[in-house]
Amino acid sequence: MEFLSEAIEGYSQAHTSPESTLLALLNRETHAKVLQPRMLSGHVQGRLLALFSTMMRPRRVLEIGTYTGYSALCLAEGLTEDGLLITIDVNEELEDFTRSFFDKSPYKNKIDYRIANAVELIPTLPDTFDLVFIDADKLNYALYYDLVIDKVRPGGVIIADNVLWSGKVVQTDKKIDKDTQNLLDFNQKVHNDPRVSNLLLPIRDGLMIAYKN
Ligand SMILES: C[S@@+](CC[C@H](N)C(=O)[O-])C[C@H]1O[C@@H](n2cnc3c(N)ncnc32)[C@H](O)[C@@H]1O
Repeated sequence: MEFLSEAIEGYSQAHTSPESTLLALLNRETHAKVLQPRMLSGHVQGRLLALFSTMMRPRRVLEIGTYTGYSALCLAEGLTEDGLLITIDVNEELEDFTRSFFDKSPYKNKIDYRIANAVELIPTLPDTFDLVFIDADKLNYALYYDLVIDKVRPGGVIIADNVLWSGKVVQTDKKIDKDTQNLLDFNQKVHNDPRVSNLLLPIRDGLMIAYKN
């Protein structure tokens, strides 16, 4: 389900700061060469992630689900001089493609790209994070939230992608599949959590934004 008309999407894109040359190339190459290009955050959502990062000036960012690196490059834009973004993906087949874009970017030395299962890696990370982006398998969204919440500083932000799941979270006429149920549970869990103030932003496929009180 598309939430906005093509015309509104186009107008919104046309009145949003353009992608950098590198991000536009990554967007094109992902669509041309990689399976499931819809997974990439894209222009408008990418600018929102970059805006969060620029406003927050984070020292530590964690991304769960790198894919081809589009959102990582956006989230890296506001990092402090000594800042670092750790991004994790379990899919080693995309490593060369993705790393080549990180290497071409101004954030080459600020991105720590790990090929690993995030469920296993996150508990081993000693850092405290200012900003976390959850964008991997929907099965583990609630677990990722539990694994990161104590690692996020007060005033830090957790953003989770795809929380409207193409509108399936409000479908009442069909059997609820597993991923949809996981996202329903995740959204309720964040909404009920007194440790955070949250906003479900209906941009693209839905972003859950949780500010740690
Ligand atoms: C939606 S894509 C990420 C898109 C990317 N954040 C962007 O906006 O361009 C989801 C990614 O999560 C990865 N993934 C799935 N399960 C994972 C896990 N257990 N640990 C780490 N990465 C995982 C997949 O390999 C896939 O590349």
